[in-house]
Amino acid sequence: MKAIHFGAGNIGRGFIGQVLHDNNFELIFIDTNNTIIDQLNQDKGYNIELLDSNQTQIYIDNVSALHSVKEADKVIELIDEGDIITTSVGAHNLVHISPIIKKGLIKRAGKKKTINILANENMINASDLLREEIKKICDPSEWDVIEETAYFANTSIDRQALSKETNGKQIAIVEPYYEWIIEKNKLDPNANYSLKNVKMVSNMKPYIERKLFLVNACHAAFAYLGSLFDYATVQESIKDHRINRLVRQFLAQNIAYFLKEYQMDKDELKHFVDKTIARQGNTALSDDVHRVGRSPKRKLGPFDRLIFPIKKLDELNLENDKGKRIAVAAYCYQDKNDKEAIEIQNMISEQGIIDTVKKVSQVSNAQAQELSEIYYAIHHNRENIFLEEI
Ligand SMILES: NC(=O)c1ccc[n+]([C@@H]2O[C@H](COP(=O)([O-])OP(=O)(O)OC[C@H]3O[C@@H](n4cnc5c(N)ncnc54)[C@H](O)[C@@H]3O)[C@@H](O)[C@H]2O)c1
Ligand SMILES: O=P(O)(O)OC[C@@H](O)[C@@H](O)[C@H](O)[C@H](O)CO
Repeated sequence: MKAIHFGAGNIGRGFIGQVLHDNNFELIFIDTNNTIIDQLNQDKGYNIELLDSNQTQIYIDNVSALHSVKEADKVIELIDEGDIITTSVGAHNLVHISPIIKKGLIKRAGKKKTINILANENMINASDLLREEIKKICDPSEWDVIEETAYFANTSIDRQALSKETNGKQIAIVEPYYEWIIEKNKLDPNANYSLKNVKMVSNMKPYIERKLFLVNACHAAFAYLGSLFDYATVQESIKDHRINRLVRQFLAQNIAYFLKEYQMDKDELKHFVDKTIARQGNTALSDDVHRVGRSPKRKLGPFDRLIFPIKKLDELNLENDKGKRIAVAAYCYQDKNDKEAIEIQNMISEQGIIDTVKKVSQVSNAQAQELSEIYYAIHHNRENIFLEEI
């Protein structure tokens, strides 16, 4: 069985590749990075190092790779023969891979061969987004044939995955913990395989929201507060007791959303948060604040990890002052190598903070006003972020 995976980056090799390999798939990575493509083709496999006490080494074999642009014809052929398509290219790149996936699906649709497509990106319903991007570029007859054969199931994916270079080779380094949750009722009922080491659920919403609004929100908070106080890594940021306390207060406020919306168990959620902070503080990891804080415009979007909880808690009349401080820390975030960070800083200088938050986060006038007051207080003196009241 062949798995076609778009994105041979950290999570693609460090997690999705491992699970598909353990489910007896041959792995073909599709990427645009020549270095990793050449490495995978040369070695026909790759190493994963687990961040456990033994630094366990895992070798993933039966691997090859193709370039999504230079070898487009081969990729289309492969989609025609493949058994599953998965992605981890970054949510903003789904639009770029949709034309080639469309061509491959049209080719195989003639044979009426069904296929599962799982987009694994940190956003709500990434597979639905990929489906929409493909639909947009199809004429109605093309879409009819794709719709008959392609099954787009949403997912939530959780494992801290980084990479390191050893002897000129990229090695995936990952924490032992992982969770891959898949929306089971959208999967192809006639698939000739079942996946082990994944969790199948009928209602994805609570799971992906818990991942984004607790795990990723926590991570983003440590990254943006860390950056505000000149720490280089998330692990250093977590050790600052004032930052740690503020992030815990922030997550305690976010927990209230899950209690109200899904009647989840409070103690289980508290335990989940403790476990998440312990995972993110794992000193075997050295996770750059600029990796975790990357693409702040995406992270400050209306449905993403920082703003969606603020909006929901406001709607429910629940406290969210800590979330607003974290969002403002994200608006203060600077990274000269990150296009989105530069764009946000330019917007703030040219249009002011109120118009910027309205455009980027699509918040109400009252919310924009509140965020701007916090922004000025923090801009005046970053220590103000820790005050009882701003
Ligand atoms: N790293 C993690 O800890 C982690 C955990 C859970 C989810 N995620 C999510 O997984 C996705 C990937 O994250 P990552 O950390 O692996 O990033 P990454 O940058 O390490 O990997 C992304 C890969 O996609 C490739 N790519 C980009 N555009 C492409 C295109 N048009 N065609 C083919 N390949 C393309 C890149 O070259 C790169 O190799 C993101 O959505 C991220 O939010 C990451
Ligand atoms: O990948 P992003 O940019 O959406 O978020 C950065 C990190 O929070 C993320 O990659 C985590 O490491 C991952 O989601 C852990 O499961």
